[in-house]
Amino acid sequence: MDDKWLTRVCRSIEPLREEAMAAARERLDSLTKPPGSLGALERLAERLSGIAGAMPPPLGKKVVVVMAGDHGVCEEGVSAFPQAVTEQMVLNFLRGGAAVNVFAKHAGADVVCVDMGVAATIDHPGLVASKIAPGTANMTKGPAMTREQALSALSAGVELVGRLAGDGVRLIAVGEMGIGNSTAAAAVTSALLGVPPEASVGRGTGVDDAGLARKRDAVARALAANGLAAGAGASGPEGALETLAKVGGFELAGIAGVCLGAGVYRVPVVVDGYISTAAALVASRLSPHVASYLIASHRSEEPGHGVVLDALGLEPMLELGMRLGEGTGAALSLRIVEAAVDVLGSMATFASAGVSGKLE
Ligand SMILES: O=C(O)c1ccc[n+]([C@@H]2O[C@H](COP(=O)([O-])O)[C@@H](O)[C@H]2O)c1
Ligand SMILES: Cc1cc2nc[nH]c2cc1C
Repeated sequence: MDDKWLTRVCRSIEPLREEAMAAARERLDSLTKPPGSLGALERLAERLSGIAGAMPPPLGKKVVVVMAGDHGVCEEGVSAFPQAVTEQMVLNFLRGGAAVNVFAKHAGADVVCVDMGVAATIDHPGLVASKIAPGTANMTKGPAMTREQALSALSAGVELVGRLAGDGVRLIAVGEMGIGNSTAAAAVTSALLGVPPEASVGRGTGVDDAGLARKRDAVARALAANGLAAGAGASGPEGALETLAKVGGFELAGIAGVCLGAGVYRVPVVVDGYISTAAALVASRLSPHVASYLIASHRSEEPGHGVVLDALGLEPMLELGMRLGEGTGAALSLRIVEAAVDVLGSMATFASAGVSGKLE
């Protein structure tokens, strides 16, 4: 994997198809409802048509992709839980016992769990093995990963979407698991958006006030150690790749790859909470049209999530006070996305139902 591969992938991502979006707009205005009365669902139906280049867009198989990885920055005491929980939760996903399994089942979606860099050897036939390395290095002391590792992880994400699309998957929810990764997400957010750690760092799994102070300090030190001082606002595709490698994580890079894959294979990707959305921000900096292929599921309790959603121009559908990750918010949103598509295909028009249109 090299930079040329990434440039080629990023350049291949086209804008949404205008013609299908115009057809969706026309259709939405002909349906038996006051124009615009389905709010965000109408904007979503329009965008989904533009992504697929078809009106109505096809409904098909859906999956929840959960990318897992470990973080060297855990040495700095930044999480309320031990690193071993990453591996333990991966096993829980594979056995079907986690919240994401419950929500995916409600949505009629399969869970695809990917080992992007868990610091343990997990031998399980249901696990997608894409381990780049057993955990990142401690970003407060230097780069979390090499540029080559970041490129390999991005490539694994793009390729996964290609395989899923080839299997008939038409809608992907993406989430993550990785103790310590809310610190990585905060560092990525601060580096790319130029916001101070006070705005990007939250309590993650639930650290106390002392833990919160350690996290802020770890993010400040990671940015300094990697020449990414908050406020510098690392810019452009090169800045995004550098930021991902220096202060990101293997599962964040895999998710950024899934977001690029959304654009390459024209499959909508529903992003989950703070960590997934920070990864989506990296992807959108790598390739300018990526954000239009992404759907924001919910607004997490992590304060930095809103900052990143705003930067991406994405409007979350749910606000449930959740801060679990795993893809739980994204899984819960899949039925809403399908309902938005179904409006285009299944609602009666004013003409077909004999309902009077608006008074002029
Ligand atoms: O999705 C979110 O917004 C979110 C917010 C806080 C925590 N998490 C989850 O908790 C883990 C990261 O928290 P931490 O405290 O270990 O950095 C990771 O496994 C995430 O899935 C997820
Ligand atoms: C138990 C547990 C489950 C999780 N799922 C996502 N992040 C998590 C963190 C913990 C600690």
